[in-house]
Amino acid sequence: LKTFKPALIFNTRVQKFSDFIKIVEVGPRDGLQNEKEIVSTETKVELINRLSECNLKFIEATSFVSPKWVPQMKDHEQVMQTINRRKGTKYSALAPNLKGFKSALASKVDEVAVFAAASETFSQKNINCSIQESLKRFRPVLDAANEHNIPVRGYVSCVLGCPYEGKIKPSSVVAVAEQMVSMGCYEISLGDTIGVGTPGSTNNLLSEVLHSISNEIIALHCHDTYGQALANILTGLDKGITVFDSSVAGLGGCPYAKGASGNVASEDVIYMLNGLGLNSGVDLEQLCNVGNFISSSINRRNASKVGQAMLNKN
Ligand SMILES: CC(C)(COP(=O)([O-])OP(=O)([O-])OC[C@H]1O[C@@H](n2cnc3c(N)ncnc32)[C@H](O)[C@@H]1OP(=O)([O-])[O-])[C@@H](O)C(=O)NCCC(=O)NCCSC(=O)C[C@@](C)(O)CC(=O)[O-]
Repeated sequence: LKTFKPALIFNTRVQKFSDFIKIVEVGPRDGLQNEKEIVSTETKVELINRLSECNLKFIEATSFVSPKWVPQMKDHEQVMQTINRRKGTKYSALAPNLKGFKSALASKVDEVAVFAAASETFSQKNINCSIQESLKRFRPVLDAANEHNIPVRGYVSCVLGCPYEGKIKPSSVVAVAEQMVSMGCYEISLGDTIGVGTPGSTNNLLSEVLHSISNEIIALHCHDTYGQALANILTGLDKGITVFDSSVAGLGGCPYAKGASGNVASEDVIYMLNGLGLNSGVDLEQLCNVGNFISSSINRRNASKVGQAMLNKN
């Protein structure tokens, strides 16, 4: 913690990154995958289309996982085939194995993401194999993606805590992240799956990760279970991280991480970035309308503070 100086955030070191801030909107995938009631394909498509209109450049639209494991995502093909693709926006999807990659490719995804964990137990619960087995399974996905010029993102889950194992050592995160980089993942998203991280633990983790991996290819994927997500993102910015995952209206949760709340709300992240003078190019007012649309469509409380404030104001 000796090197952690939050005041740094306001200096020019961060300001110069302003042109490179990348928001990965994960609402349609991470946000909806845990909903008990099946959300109609029509609603999912409308959500993605409306998010595109907010000028979000990266939207994780669905996941090509087993419908036996995550029934909510079983309409992945229809979703990808029905959305309006906005020029300049990339539409990605999770693909845990070659079968998923082939379907994703046939559905014309722009990018795929493979997902490993820093916790053995979570890996078993989430994808039914060990961490090393999962990395072995991703290799043919990366080879096939490379052949088709499809960029592959890599997630590492449970980087700040596991619902089954508790605390996770930063060295376990580094070991998995390094292997994913060497396999060819162009970006590594560090997932605080259960939202237990604080600026202190995020800072410690990033200090270790950034020893061997450049901050240019690290993303933060924060859930907001303990209300620390924005502070953790600010910590990431301070370390030169410029890629953040978020979910409109704070939708979300992982089916294999009981009790974890949604992702940090996209509206809240954009509001904070705007306040720091870091322009992501996203239309905040329109995004708040999308948050209200999806919250009322699936009968869920809008978990974005900014979304609620804008609604009350208007
Ligand atoms: C990985 C598997 C498939 C292994 O599951 P398995 O049961 O070990 O695999 P399998 O190969 O034995 O296949 C079982 C059945 O699924 C089918 N299958 C197999 N693969 C696919 C596929 N791609 N698409 C469609 N179907 C598939 C396969 O054909 C077979 O069907 P059957 O012969 O029984 O009729 C399974 O465990 C799975 O799908 N898990 C996904 C779990 C998931 O999506 N979790 C949530 C996402 S991760 C997350 O949220 C964290 C993250 C990324 O957001 C970051 C963070 O917050 O930390």
